[in-house]
Amino acid sequence: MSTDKPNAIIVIFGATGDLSKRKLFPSIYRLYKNGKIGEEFAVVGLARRPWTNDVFRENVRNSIEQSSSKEEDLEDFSSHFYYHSFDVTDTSSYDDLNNLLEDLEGHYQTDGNRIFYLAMAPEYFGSIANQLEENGLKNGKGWTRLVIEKPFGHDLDSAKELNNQIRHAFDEDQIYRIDHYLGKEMVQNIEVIRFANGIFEHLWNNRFISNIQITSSEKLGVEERARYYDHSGATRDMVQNHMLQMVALLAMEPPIKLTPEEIRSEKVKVLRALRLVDPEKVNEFFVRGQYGSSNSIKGYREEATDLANSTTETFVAGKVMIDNYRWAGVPFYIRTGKKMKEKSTKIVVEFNDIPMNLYYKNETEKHPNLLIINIQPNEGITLYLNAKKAGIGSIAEPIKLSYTNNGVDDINTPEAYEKLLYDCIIGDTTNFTHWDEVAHSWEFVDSLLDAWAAVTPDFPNYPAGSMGPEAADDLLEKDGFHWWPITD
Ligand SMILES: NC(=O)C1=CN([C@@H]2O[C@H](COP(=O)(O)OP(=O)(O)OC[C@H]3O[C@@H](n4cnc5c(N)ncnc54)[C@H](OP(=O)(O)O)[C@@H]3O)[C@@H](O)[C@H]2O)C=CC1
Ligand SMILES: O=C1O[C@H](COP(=O)(O)O)[C@@H](O)[C@H](O)[C@H]1O
Repeated sequence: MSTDKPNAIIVIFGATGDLSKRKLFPSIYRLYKNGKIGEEFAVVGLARRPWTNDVFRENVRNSIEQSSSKEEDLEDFSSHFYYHSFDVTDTSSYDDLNNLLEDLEGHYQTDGNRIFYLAMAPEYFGSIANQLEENGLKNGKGWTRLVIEKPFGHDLDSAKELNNQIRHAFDEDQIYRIDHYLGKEMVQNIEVIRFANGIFEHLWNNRFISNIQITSSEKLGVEERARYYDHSGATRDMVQNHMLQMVALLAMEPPIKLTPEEIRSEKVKVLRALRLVDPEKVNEFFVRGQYGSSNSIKGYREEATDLANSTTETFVAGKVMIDNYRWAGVPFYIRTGKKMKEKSTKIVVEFNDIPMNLYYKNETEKHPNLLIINIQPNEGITLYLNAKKAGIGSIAEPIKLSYTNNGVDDINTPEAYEKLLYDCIIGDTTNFTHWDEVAHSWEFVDSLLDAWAAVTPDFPNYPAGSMGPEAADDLLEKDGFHWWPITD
């Protein structure tokens, strides 16, 4: 019998891990609290440690209490959670899981809908998908969806192999590849700001925009994830997915309809037009860095003993060129790194300055119009215009027109994972990455990593707490630009 709210059993592989604790449980709770899911849902947590339902439920409650103020309905909420101790490499355990799901489906009216969320190390993704298929778990009485965490592969070849494994077991429309940046409010807003305002679209091209800057800087280092991160580095961890997705949203043509297929097809066209990195010119276009110790902050190589000689990059800056009619000649500068000065994700669209501005104080002064999209920590849009400085004379000074999302009641502002989980429950794939996007992004990232592989970098090359190596500033200066500040 169907209920008025979409319901499903959510099976989380890796339910004792960091992502489940910090993001997934609080997001499911917010969906519950905000009435997006009703009472007819269950969550099955899987991992090896021998927890009971009670221990699991206590962990779920603790994780929610750590992420929000004291909540009163946690006992009711956590009673929907069940734990199943399970080694995913033990193929005989999948039968027991199927029995548990069937039991729960007798208890909750979920219409047989199942979400399998793989919040585990990526080496397990392919085999779990196969076991779900071979043991009939994906053939429930309702729909079945597979949510896959990043990283989706280590390079194009391994991504293809993983994709083939998963596609052997699941259809593309059942696969939800998560890129949590696509769940962020202001990342989703890029499309709306661009295409719902008459004033921007005719300026949004190489005749009026001089460059676009995308910065995603973090104050944190690698914390508990050194093993994963050292094998990945900033390029695979942030550029292949989040940064290139933002480039695609900023550069795509207007979709003819707001369907996942139409939006994706516009994004894919941008990713196909990315200029691959020429190994001879890699230093003209990209800068890599690794943080060293500074003012009692440890350097990357001191974070763990096996990082002592690491040549993994914790910072990347680059000039990405899109070789198509709209963007030829416009650099998209991207920059991301760990242990930087601020935690901030921001997009700055710099418009061409007018050729002869009589209102500047002197000839060297320039303040072109800027459109800033603040993604985090504050959400909002700022437009910098020039206006007359108060007083005598006609000198122009930059003024800000700002909109900020601050002040909204926290529980009503959905977090990225909450939105994406909800989209998965209602079957909306718009904000998940299709294989075509993943493949083209890897092709570009592989060209960069291959070019870098020929030379051992001279690391560390930026102090922890800074905005990265000086060479990242030179990248723009030689084009006559500079990074706009990431704080207003
Ligand atoms: N943490 C984060 O902020 C982010 C994580 N991700 C991705 O999410 C995924 C999970 O990351 P994270 O939570 O940090 O990882 P953790 O290492 O914290 O968690 C891994 C989980 O897998 C379980 N596990 C490991 N081996 C097995 C096995 N053989 N059988 C069953 N369970 C097993 C562990 O539990 P046990 O030891 O009890 O078996 C644990 O629950 C990764 O793909 C990561 O790249 C993506 C973005 C951000
Ligand atoms: O995917 C990842 O993203 C986080 C940064 O996410 P944010 O939402 O805090 O900006 C990054 O720390 C992590 O290394 C990476 O895997």
